[in-house]
Amino acid sequence: MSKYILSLDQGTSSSRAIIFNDEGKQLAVAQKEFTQIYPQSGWVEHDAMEIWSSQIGVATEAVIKARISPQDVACIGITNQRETTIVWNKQTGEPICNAIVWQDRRTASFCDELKAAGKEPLIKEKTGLMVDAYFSATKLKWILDNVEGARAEANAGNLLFGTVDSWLVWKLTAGKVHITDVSNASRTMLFNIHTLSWDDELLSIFDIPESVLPEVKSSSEVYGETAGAIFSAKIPIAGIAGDQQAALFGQLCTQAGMVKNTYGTGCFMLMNTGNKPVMSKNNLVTTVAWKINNEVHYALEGSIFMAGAIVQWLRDGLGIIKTSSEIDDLASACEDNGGVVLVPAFTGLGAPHWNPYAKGTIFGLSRGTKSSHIARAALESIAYQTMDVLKAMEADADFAIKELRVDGGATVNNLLMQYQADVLDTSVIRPKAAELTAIGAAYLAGLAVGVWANIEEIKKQWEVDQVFEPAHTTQVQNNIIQWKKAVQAVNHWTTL
Ligand SMILES: Nc1ncnc2c1ncn2[C@@H]1O[C@H](COP(=O)(O)OP(=O)(O)O)[C@@H](O)[C@H]1O
Ligand SMILES: O=P(O)(O)OC[C@H](O)CO
Repeated sequence: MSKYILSLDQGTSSSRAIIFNDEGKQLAVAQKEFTQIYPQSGWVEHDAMEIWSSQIGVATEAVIKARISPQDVACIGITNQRETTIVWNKQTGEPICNAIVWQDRRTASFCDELKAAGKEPLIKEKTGLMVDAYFSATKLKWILDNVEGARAEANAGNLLFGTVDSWLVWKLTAGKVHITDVSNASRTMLFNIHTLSWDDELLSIFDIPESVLPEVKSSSEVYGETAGAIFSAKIPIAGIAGDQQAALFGQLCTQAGMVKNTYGTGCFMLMNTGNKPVMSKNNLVTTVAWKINNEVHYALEGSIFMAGAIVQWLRDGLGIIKTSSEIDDLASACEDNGGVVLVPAFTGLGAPHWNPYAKGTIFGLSRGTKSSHIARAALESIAYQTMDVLKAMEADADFAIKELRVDGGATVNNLLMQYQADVLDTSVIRPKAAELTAIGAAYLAGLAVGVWANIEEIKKQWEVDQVFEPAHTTQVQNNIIQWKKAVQAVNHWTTL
């Protein structure tokens, strides 16, 4: 049995491929950014062919960089930007239009109509999702209604729909296999997370013909093998999960109550809730985490729009730092925030506040305020937003967490990680492995083909980089009170 796994991590801004060995060690990585297309305000598209060409390009490069041959690769795992919607012609394999990306808001008004028509409770009950343009269903409907001839072609059975995982599998197998996994299906808003199947009533609400839909599979099984022309070997494609669910698995949050937070541009926090979906009363999303060997795990998810992006704003907008890493020194130059509180609602507030009209605001400025106080307040705001989502999760799950596992670009910041622990009054654990999303997909694939016998075997590979123990001081408690007041004020401002 070969011991190398090729993980394809197809993200929003770049395609990456990573080779792991059976010890979970990264041997080679290749990455390529691709074009972001903004045809109109609020619209975001990708060229599905460029997604494919960049992904297959980096896959080949990673194999070469690792100094192995395709014959040495035991399996492929796929993880991907979720919800992004692709429709292609079954015969030609050509996408009929650009992919509509998860960030695209063109269907927001249709979502408002659905809500006004009272459809949200039913949709939420079945899918675990709030009605929002974020998810695939309204994007797919938009394509069928707006691309010339699309609906007729779909009704004639000539079109296929897929999220990015489906598209990659279809291309890798040269059009033989049209599938998705449960975690990606659960982000479409067409999938019933209780019955784990496409839902007729939802298909009817969104006017989607069943013939376009991929078959829904588990997250860890052999779906097919790469077609002869792709690599010089037929490699089994054996694991799929949406990127945030893959990171949850990569963090080995495999038991109910375990939580990970990924600190990238924004933050995505997921709590494993075990074999039953927990329906949120606090504006979180309920999603399928994965299905392995007929066992399904669900998760609660909360997303924060501005996390590392605040650091980018300090760099590119305010110009008070030249590189992201300079924030460490600037924020450490003062002892505390000097009374400054920053609410980073630059694009509204995400979970659990969901206020699309909120605006970014800085409170507590005085003649003594320095750029270091602003930098510190910016970092602290990431920690408070995470706290708000986590408290909502704990309330929904009726459970207090013991530790938070963290990953993503902003976790290099020790000041932020320590403050996160202080604010949560919980240990924050940063693992050694950096690529948790890619490794999650590699684990799912490797489990299916026997690289690892079971999850227990994988757990032995878990290595901690640093644990940040909490110091929940009176100062921190006062800061939290100030933050809550600031969020209230921001929400109030939007009503004035
Ligand atoms: N030292 C740092 N402190 C805080 N944030 C940082 C630091 N270095 C990088 N970042 C932030 O991390 C983010 C990039 O993380 P990454 O996981 O690559 O994000 P994404 O996957 O969303 O592109 C950027 O928003 C950047 O500002
Ligand atoms: O590609 P990322 O890392 O920005 O993740 C995107 C998410 O999957 C969207 O739901």
